[in-house]
Amino acid sequence: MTATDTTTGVDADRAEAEGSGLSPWSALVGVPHVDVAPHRAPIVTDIALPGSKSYTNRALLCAAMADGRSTLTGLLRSDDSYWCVESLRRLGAAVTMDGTTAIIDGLGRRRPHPEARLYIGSAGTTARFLPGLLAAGGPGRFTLDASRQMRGRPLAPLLLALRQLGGDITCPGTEDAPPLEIEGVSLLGGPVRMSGAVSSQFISGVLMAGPMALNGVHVLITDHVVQKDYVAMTLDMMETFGAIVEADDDLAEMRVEPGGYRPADVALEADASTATYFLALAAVTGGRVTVTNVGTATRQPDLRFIDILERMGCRVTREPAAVTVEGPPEGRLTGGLDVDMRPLSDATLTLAAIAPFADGPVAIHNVAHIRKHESDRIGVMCAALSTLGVPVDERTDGMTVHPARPSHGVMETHDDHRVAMALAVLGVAGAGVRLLEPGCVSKTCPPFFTLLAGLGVGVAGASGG
Ligand SMILES: O=C(O)C1=C[C@@H](OP(=O)(O)O)[C@@H](O)[C@H](O)C1
Ligand SMILES: C=C(OP(=O)(O)O)C(=O)O
Repeated sequence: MTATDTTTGVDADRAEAEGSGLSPWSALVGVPHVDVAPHRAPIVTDIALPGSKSYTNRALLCAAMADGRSTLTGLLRSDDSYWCVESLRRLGAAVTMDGTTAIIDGLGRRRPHPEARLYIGSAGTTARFLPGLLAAGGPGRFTLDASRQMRGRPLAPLLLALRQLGGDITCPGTEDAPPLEIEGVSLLGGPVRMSGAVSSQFISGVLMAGPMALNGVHVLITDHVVQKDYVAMTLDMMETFGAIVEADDDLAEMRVEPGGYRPADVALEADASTATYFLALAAVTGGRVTVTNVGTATRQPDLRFIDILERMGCRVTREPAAVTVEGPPEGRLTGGLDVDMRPLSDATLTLAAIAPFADGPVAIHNVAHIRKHESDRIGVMCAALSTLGVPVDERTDGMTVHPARPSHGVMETHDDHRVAMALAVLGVAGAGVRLLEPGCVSKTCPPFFTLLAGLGVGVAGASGG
């Protein structure tokens, strides 16, 4: 099975006017709810999943900043990548899409539309990566706006760092929030000290600006970086596009030389965070799921969710470009686990969703920062579990989920794709679930419910314009 659904999406102008993250690449537009039925039979499948959001947006941005033509294959077609492509087009880059292949004629330092007004929807990646590139790259005065949700997410540490490097970035509305006004060629670069405690994306955003900055950048981390692997992914992608980078082993100090980006042809792997939902389905149904287009060769931290599934009694087969999880008979998972989810925080909700089906408590630690993701993910998931009759202890930095048989529930999704996808998994293993406003899955996986139905799971109400 492949995952290249055609979707009808929403009108881009309307989405922007409404401050929505949805896009012409959204699925389930106007669909008020979907019903996911419980599924007792083992789910057994080989599945190829949509491309990585993180690699897609990094590659699109680097390609647009390169002087020349790049070809990206295996691109993710989702809301986050739509708005990234659209922003680059408004800037003047030619992006030709054919399915999941993009041909990009990069701009280098040229800015054919020096007063471009850009809209990046709800994408944390583009919100944190594009400002530095605009400030360091070619001449112009650009406006960058975002969805209502993204306007409320943290940006201040990034803006502080970019301003320290010379960036002329102002916020005509709310302080340190989009819309941003960015003066091109203001960011000269040099040394900067940064905290990584709230988001790794701030570090990635400064690093990506480095090759465009006159002096490059020299980043010194003052504390720790949440989800450090994403910084390594940034450096990797930058190198793929010809940047010269240097980093110590623990990514506490990093240097990027000036010199711009070169075009590249890149094959993108599947999204490991999306894979967690499908691997979790194997775990809770006592089935077997092979994800055929991402494996242990990846740098995406969420692939390590398989290590947790293994601790919970699953059998895992690891290959460089594929991974297989076999659940224990009848999905009887082993509990009594303490898990530090900081390095792979996007998989937190997947773990919370399968935790009730374990034979002992599952304690999740060190993810306070996910309260500032698309929703307050700790608060929202704890409330959802309680509504479904699952005992849960909420802490500032995580939660402990206790064994239970969840009831059926009608659940809000809070405009958070991971809340929707995780609760769908819980519904399959439990008593089913009605998910309100399910179109939010389009942020990273528009065909999610089609894929679920393709596995034999009962999904009703998912057809819609
Ligand atoms: O750089 C990236 O591609 C990402 C970094 C992480 O964000 P934070 O470091 O803000 O937690 C992760 O949660 C997000 O989904 C993708
Ligand atoms: C935190 C996430 O997204 P973003 O890239 O918007 O930060 C996510 O996908 O879980």
